[in-house]
Parts: sequence; structure tokens; C-alpha cells
Amino acid sequence: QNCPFAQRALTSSQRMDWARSLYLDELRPQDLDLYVTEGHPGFEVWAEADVAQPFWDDFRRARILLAATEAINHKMFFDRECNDLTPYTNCFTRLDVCYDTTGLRCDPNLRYRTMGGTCNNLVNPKLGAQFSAYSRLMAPDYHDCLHSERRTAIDSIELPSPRIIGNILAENGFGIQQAAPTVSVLNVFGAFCGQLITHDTGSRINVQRYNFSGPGIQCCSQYYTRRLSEEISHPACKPIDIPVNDPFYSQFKANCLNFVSSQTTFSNDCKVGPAQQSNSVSAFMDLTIVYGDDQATQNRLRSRQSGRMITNAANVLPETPNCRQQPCYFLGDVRLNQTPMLAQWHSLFLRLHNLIAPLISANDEIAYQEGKRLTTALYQRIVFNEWLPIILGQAESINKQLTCDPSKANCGKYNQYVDPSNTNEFTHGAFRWLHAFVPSTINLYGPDKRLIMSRALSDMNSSQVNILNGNYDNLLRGVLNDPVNYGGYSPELRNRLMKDARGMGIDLFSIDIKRARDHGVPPYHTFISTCTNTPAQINNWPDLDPYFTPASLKILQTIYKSPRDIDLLVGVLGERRLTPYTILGKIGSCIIAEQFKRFKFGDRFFYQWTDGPYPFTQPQLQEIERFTMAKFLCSVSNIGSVPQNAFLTPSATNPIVACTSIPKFNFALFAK
Ligand code: HEM
Ligand SMILES: [Ca+2]
Repeated sequence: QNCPFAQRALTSSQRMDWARSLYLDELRPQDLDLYVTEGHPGFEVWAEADVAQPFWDDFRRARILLAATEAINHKMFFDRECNDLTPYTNCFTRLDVCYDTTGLRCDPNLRYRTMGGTCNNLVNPKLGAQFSAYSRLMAPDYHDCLHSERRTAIDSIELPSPRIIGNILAENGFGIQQAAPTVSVLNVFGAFCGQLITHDTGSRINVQRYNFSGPGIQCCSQYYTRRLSEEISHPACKPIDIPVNDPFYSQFKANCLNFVSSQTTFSNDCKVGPAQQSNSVSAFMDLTIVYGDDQATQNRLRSRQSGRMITNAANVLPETPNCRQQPCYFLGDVRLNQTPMLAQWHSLFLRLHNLIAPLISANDEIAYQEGKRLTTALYQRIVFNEWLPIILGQAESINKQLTCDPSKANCGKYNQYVDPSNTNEFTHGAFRWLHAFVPSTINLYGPDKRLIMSRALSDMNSSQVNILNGNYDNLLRGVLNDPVNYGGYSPELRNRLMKDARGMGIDLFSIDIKRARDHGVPPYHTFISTCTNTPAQINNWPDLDPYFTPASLKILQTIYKSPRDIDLLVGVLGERRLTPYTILGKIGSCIIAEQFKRFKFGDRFFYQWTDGPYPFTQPQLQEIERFTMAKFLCSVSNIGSVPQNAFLTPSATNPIVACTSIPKFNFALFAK
């Protein structure tokens, strides 16, 4: 290949200069007061988890690679369409800074998944593994082709502030169309299942000081009255502007919301190019939220007796006093203390594991590994066969081979060329749409359906250990009974999330929109051609008629200058529903279905595969296919009765059934 600039390959000191010019990972000690401290709204988000040294080194080298790309870009090659680099990337591939995947020796016959997801894909053992990059369905849309935020299609001026977009949408219920109330709809329990899958497969982290775990970066002045000037703020700062007349924040005179760019890393093909964000957990649906991504976490969680994992006296989750809100729980994922509903989902799997493991073997190691394998299989089974048909619609889910009956239909097979990574468009775009359906209040009901407690979302996390330890079944009844919220992002999430003592919190909607822009997620219209399989030209507002109702289009026109500007999530929230009963439209369901295809066909250890190194036997597989969420809940709680389909609100078509009428899972088939 002709590499016209090869002789100009960057020396290591030049690369360091560029890295310094970006200045993203080191700060002077005197800048320390720029960090968020306890008591700030959103402290929980900005105070980051520990990152092990080798990953820090990766992050730093990735910045150098990006700096090199930037230098090439400025001096030589990109056009405005970001096209020109592609033919030359091979000239720059081995900048000797990428991690070495050849150093990973994978045993193709290994019976169990590795910690953190390495060696699942034998062609590229890092694909989908902890700390690899989020992948993409489309080329990123950065204004400078590399890392800066997208701008309007019309005059290349900044897009409207996410807060202003949120304020307009809030007045219009976020454009969300109401489902027919006469049928069962997704319940709160089902919404939090989405969050569980999210946390299993994705976790971006903010840029932080190099090799330093502590408070996160602050981009606004104290009390959030203004953004810090660029000279004194951290280069990773991208604060969100709040209008002075904001209906909520004006009472605090707050004009700035903290926002820090995500940590970037090497692209999965290790080539020069635009910024790629790091995913700090394994992207596989392998229950890393329960078992952890690394050996140290796993060791901390195992009891070393009959394969069981440790738990607290109430058999909810292990507790620790060493946390920001004391006491709190711990398990495989650090985010579990966000709400009792999320913690409870973790607890359900912990209980299931502890029920299964001792029945498999008396040998601790065998019981643990086999218990983990079966628990993970049962999780995949309920997500693909019960949860997805509700989210995507039964027909779509079957059509895409996501939901299937292995004894009757062709369920497809593992494909090593399917990239299992989590895509930016899914995690930082479409899948956050369920945030809009989280209710503002959570209710707890006793066995006699009596209301026992009703709590605003923003008041729950500080006392969640009390709530969950004492009210396990009451909380479960609440989330199973109550429907999701159809009014759009609730004020609890838009104003009071992780609030400070004054009651001022952060705005999840603004963060979601800003995050997608920070990650280069392209706007809504770019997905139309791919998702509809027909070339679509979206140049004028009427071109969007097939995708939005006239009322929704009118709102969008008040927000954006061009139909080519619409943030992906805003489009997904407002687009026409596929059927009156689904909560997604064409583009949203297309992006989500594509991701679940990757989670299934890109996972060498997916439970249905019969040709892997260690498949389930036919009788075992048949028993797994008989597992349901209702059976799961009856096995690990004392609620006594459940909605037949536990992800849907009870109704005439989804009656509440007694646990005694549900056949038990035959664990004997799995004994070793
Ligand atoms: C009370 C409920 C919830 C709260 C308070 C919450 C809060 C958050 C926060 C603070 C973030 C990080 C935002 C950022 O800095 O970019 C986040 C990320 C995310 N949330 Fe939620 N969330 C909730 C429920 C859900 C649910 C039900 C879903 C269902 C799909 C969901 C999906 C996601 C996704 C996909 C991400 C991105 C994860 C990643 O980093 O890979 N969340 N959420
Ligand atoms: Ca995982």
C-alpha cells in the first residue's frame, strides 16, 4: 500500500507532546479543588470506581494514539466528511502502543467463561472483554471527526442544550404515546430488568486523574451557578448549560450541570482513528454483575462451602460498612446500591445461585462453577424468551431468531464473526429510552395487597438496606403490580437524582443526551436507511412523516433547526409505536434487536449452543427452556403468588397464580 506520509511516522517524543497538548489524564496537585466532593449533587456518579494499573496504562496510551490521529488529521488528511483517513489507517496501525492480544493464549476447550470475558471470541480474544471499547453500528459523528461534539447540520453551530430540549419535551410528555390501558403492560420489575442487563453489559467511566481513584472532576463553580472558565477547568469538562429561567434549577440559581467526558481507549481493531470509549465490564450477558469481572472480586464473594456465595443475615446480599452511604451492599457490580429495586435484582440471582450450587455437588469448586453456569443460562433464558418478546414484540423477537424453541425451530448458531461488543448506539442511545419509563414513586404492598410504604425515587437509596432487608417480598409485590410510567422522564430523574441537602439533584435526561454526543452517537435519521433496508433521504421535515406523528414532528421542529439534527434518544422516545402495545418504534427496536443478536450470536457460551466445548445435554436444555420468571420468583422468595408473566402487570389475561401451582425446576438433572 502506498503510504505517502510513512516517513513522517511519529517519534515517541512527538507523541508525548501531542498527548500533553490534550492533557486529559494528568493534573497538577493544585487543581485538586476541581474535584467533586461529598455533598455535591450527583456525587455518586462522579466518584469513580477503582481502575487497575494495567488499564490506566492502556487509557494513557490510547490518548497518545488519539493525539497522533489528531496530528495526522490537522496536518494532512481528513475532509469534513471524515472520510480520508480510512485508506491510510494501515500505515499507522502498529504504533507499538496498543495492547497485545497475541499475548492472550486461549484454550478453545475451556469449559467455563473466563473472568471479564476474554477468550470468548477466539479470533480476537479481547472482543467484548472488560476494558475493551464500545463498538459502533455507524461511524461516529464528531464535529472534528475525532472527539468534539456534533453540531447542527444547517450552520454548524452548537446543538441546543440538552436541558432546554428536556424542558420542551417535559411539557409534552416526551412525545411518548400511551399504551392501551386495558391490557397488561410492562411492570416496574420489567423495567429494572433492563437496567440489570445494562449493568451486565456496559459501564463507561469518566475521565479521571491518571492512576487515581477518588472524587471525580468538577466543571461548574460551587453551587453550580456558572461553568468554570476553560483555563482552570479540566480539559475533559463538557458542562451542560441550564437556562436562567429553568422551571426547577432557577430556585438554586444553578446555571451549570457537571458533565465529564468518558474515558477513551483503543479501538477494537487497534487502528488510528476517532475516539472510542472504554467499557469497564464484560459486554457478554454473563452475569458479571453477580460474579464480578475479575478474580479478586470473585474471591471476595465466594464462601468456599458447597459452591455458595456469601450473603447477609437477611439473605439479601453481602453488606459492607466501607461505602459512601452506610451500610450498603456489595456484589459483582459497584452500581448496585443505586436503588433497592436494582439491588433486589442482584439479590434474586445470588439467591438462585445459592439454591442451585449445593444441589449440584458437594465439591465446592464444581458446585460453584456449575452453579454459575446454570444460573447464567437461566438468566439468558428469561431475557431472550420472556423479556425480549415484550420489549420488541413477540413476532419481531421470533423473526430475528432471538426468541426460539430449540426443539422446534432453528435457533441459529454461534458465529465468531459477530462482534459481541456493546455498541454506543445501543447503550448510550436507544437503550436509555427505558429511563423515561421509570416511575417517580415506588410502592410496597403486603400479602393482603395493603399499601405498606410509598417512597419517592430520590428518597430511596439512602435507606435501601433497611427497605430491602425488612421488606423483600413487599417490594417485590410492588414492582410486579405497578406499571411503568408513561409520562416520560420523571422529575425525580430530571431534577432530583442523587440530590444534595438542598434538594437539588442532577438531570439524567440531559446527561443521556450529552453522553451520546460525547460518544459520537450519530443523529436519529442516519439509522433509517439501515433499519428499513431502503435508501432514505431525510432533508426536509416531511421526509420524517412515516416515523413520527404530526404532533411529535411539530415539537421536534421547535427544538431542532434541521431534521438531520435529532438526537437519537429523542427520536427513539417520540417515534411512532410499532403496535399499540409495544413501547418502541422502528428505529429503537431495530437498534435494540441488533444488540441482542450480538449478545446471542456473538457469545460462544450462549446456553442454547449444542456444539460448544461443553454444551448442556438435551434433557437439561429442555428443563432450562421450561424455566420462567414466575418460577424463578417462587423459588427464591416468599411472595406466594406471582403474575403468570412476571414482567407484565396482572390483568384478566395475565392472572396472578399461586406458586404451588407452578411445577418446580428439576435440579437433579444437573447434579454432578
Ligand atoms: C432509578 C432508576 C435509574 C437510575 C437512577 C439510572 C441512572 C443512570 C445513570 C446515572 C447513568 C450514567 C449516566 C452517564 O453518566 O452517562 C445511567 C446509565 C445507563 N442507564 Fe440508567 N438508571 C436507572 C434505570 C435504568 C433502566 C431501567 C435502564 C433500562 C434499560 C437503564 C439503562 C441505562 C443504560 C443503558 C446506561 C448506560 C450504561 C453504560 O455506561 O454502559 N437505566 N443510568
Ligand atoms: Ca457481563
